[in-house]
Amino acid sequence: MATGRPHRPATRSRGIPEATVARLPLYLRALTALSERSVPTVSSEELAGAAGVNSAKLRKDFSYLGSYGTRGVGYDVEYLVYQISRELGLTQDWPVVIVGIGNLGAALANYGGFASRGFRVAALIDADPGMTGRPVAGIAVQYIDELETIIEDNGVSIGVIATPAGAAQQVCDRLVEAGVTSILNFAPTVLSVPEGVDVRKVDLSIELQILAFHEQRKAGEASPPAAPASIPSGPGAPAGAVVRGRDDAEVRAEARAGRDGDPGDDLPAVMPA
Ligand SMILES: NC(=O)c1ccc[n+]([C@@H]2O[C@H](COP(=O)([O-])OP(=O)(O)OC[C@H]3O[C@@H](n4cnc5c(N)ncnc54)[C@H](O)[C@@H]3O)[C@@H](O)[C@H]2O)c1
Repeated sequence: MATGRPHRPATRSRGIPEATVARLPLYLRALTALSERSVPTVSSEELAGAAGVNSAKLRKDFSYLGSYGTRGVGYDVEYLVYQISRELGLTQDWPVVIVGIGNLGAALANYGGFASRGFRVAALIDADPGMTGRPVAGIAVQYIDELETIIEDNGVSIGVIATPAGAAQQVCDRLVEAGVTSILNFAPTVLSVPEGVDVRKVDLSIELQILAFHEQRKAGEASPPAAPASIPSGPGAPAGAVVRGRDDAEVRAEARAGRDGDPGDDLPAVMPA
C-alpha cells in the first residue's frame, strides 16, 4: 500500500523551477507551430505572446536552459524545439498505459496528438471483462489482471488513470507496485503515492470555476449575484472557488496581479496532485 507523499522541493534536478518546467510545454507548442511554418527565428516578445506568457518570464525560463538568444535576431526556433524537447525528455519514446477505458479513456486513446509529442499508447486496461479484446483506437483493451505483466513487458513508467474515483487509489497502488513512477490522474480524488512517484491531476471543473470567477468579475462588481450555499468561500475554500465579500480595491488589485504580475503561474488544467 502506498504511503503519503512527503513535501518535495519546488525545483527539479539541474535547478529548473517547477513553474518553469510547467511552462516549457507552452513554449514548445508555440515553437512547433512556428517550425511547421518554417519560421527560422523568433523574438522573445513574439514567442511570449504566442505562448501566453510574459516576455521577461520567458527570458528567465530560457536562461535555465542556457539559451539566451541573439540580440536583434532572437531565438533559433529549431534549436529551441530541440532544447526544450530534450529537457522534457521528449527526444525518447515514452510508452503509456491508460487504465479505465470508458468515455474519457477511449477519448484519450483516440487522441492523435500523443505520438507526435513523444508518447505511445502501449496498452489500454479495463476491469470490465466485457471490454476485453474490444478494439479502441486500434488497440485491443486488456483485462486489469494483466496490468503488472503489461507494465513489465512494455517498460511502462507513465500511467493514466481514467477510472471512477472509487477505483483510482487501488489502480494507482497497482501501477506503482508494478514500477510506474509517473501518474496522470483524471479521477476526482487525491492519490497517495510513495516518494519518487510524480502525480499530475487534471481537473477541468477547476478550470471552469476559474472562468466563472473571471466572468463574474467582467460582469461588474456593482451587484454580484449571491453565493449559492453549496459553493465554499473564504480562506479554507479550494483553489478556484469563488470568493466573495471582499472590497473592490482588493479584487481589482488581485485582477491586476493576475494580468500583469504572473500570468504564467495561473493554475493550469494539469496540476501536481
Ligand atoms: N479531470 C477531468 O477533467 C475529468 C473529465 C471527465 C471525467 N473525469 C473523470 O474520469 C473518470 C472516467 O470518466 P468516464 O466518463 O470515462 O467514466 P466511465 O464510467 O465511462 O468509464 C470508467 C471506466 O473505468 C473502468 N473501471 C472501473 N473500475 C476500474 C478498475 N478498478 N480498473 C480498471 N478499470 C476500471 C470501467 O469499467 C469503465 O470502463 C471519472 O473518474 C470521471 O470523474 C475527469
